[in-house]
Amino acid sequence: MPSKKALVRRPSPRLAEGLVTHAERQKVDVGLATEQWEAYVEVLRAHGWEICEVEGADDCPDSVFVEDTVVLFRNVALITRPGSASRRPETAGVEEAVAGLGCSVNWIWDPGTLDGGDVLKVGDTVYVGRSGRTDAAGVQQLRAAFEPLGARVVAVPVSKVLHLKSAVTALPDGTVIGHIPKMDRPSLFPGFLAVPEESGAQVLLLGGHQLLMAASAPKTAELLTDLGYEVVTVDIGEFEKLEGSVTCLSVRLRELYA
Ligand SMILES: NC(=O)NCCC[C@H](N)C(=O)O
Repeated sequence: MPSKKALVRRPSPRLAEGLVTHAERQKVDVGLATEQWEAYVEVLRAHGWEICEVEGADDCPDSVFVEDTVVLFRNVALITRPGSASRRPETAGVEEAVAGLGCSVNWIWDPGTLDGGDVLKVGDTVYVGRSGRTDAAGVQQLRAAFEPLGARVVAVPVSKVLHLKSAVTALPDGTVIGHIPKMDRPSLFPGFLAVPEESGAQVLLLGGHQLLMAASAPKTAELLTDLGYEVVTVDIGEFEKLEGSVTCLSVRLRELYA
């Protein structure tokens, strides 16, 4: 049986000090953020995901954005080397967690950098953003890790947002969705659908035709509902202030055979 596990990591008490790159810094309420995170985790659990909580990293303000620390392809967990040095201490706990779940572990090495938020899988195609956080060596190392496993790796320039998945994700049928004003090259994606809101570009696949989206993108939720999807929304406003989204708060492990 394929797995349905989701890695998450509780917000650090220092969350409000998290990095902000493309947005104006706003005050973050850590108590409210923790409530929003708990509600997010509850949605995953309610949709059949077994929650695997990585031990908290209280000294790392951005550690809740667990997606950036590891990329899964089949049963291989590629531990990243985040582009921001302040986030590198986050990976040790994640490595321990995925090894404990039975993943084969591989690593992005110095001098390469790669953030998991730059990696979008659509079937066996792996799009990787060449962004402010992921460099050319990181892209090369990702290719070397996943192409032998059958991945087709496509590099995508990203200059207007933090990560590739800040502007582009994919629906269950493989249609890539994105917010064009935030994309460098929409033409790189076949079967592309434009969405009207920036945070509408981020959908997390809950399974079947169910999608998790941020409450901040009601027009896109309406568009996707009209296409026959069941959309569940969560308020993740405190994380959005730090350029986070629904995708970056978890890592789903779907190809572990226990
Ligand atoms: N994958 C993601 O979208 N990660 C969001 C990371 C936000 C965090 N404040 C950062 O700048 O690294």
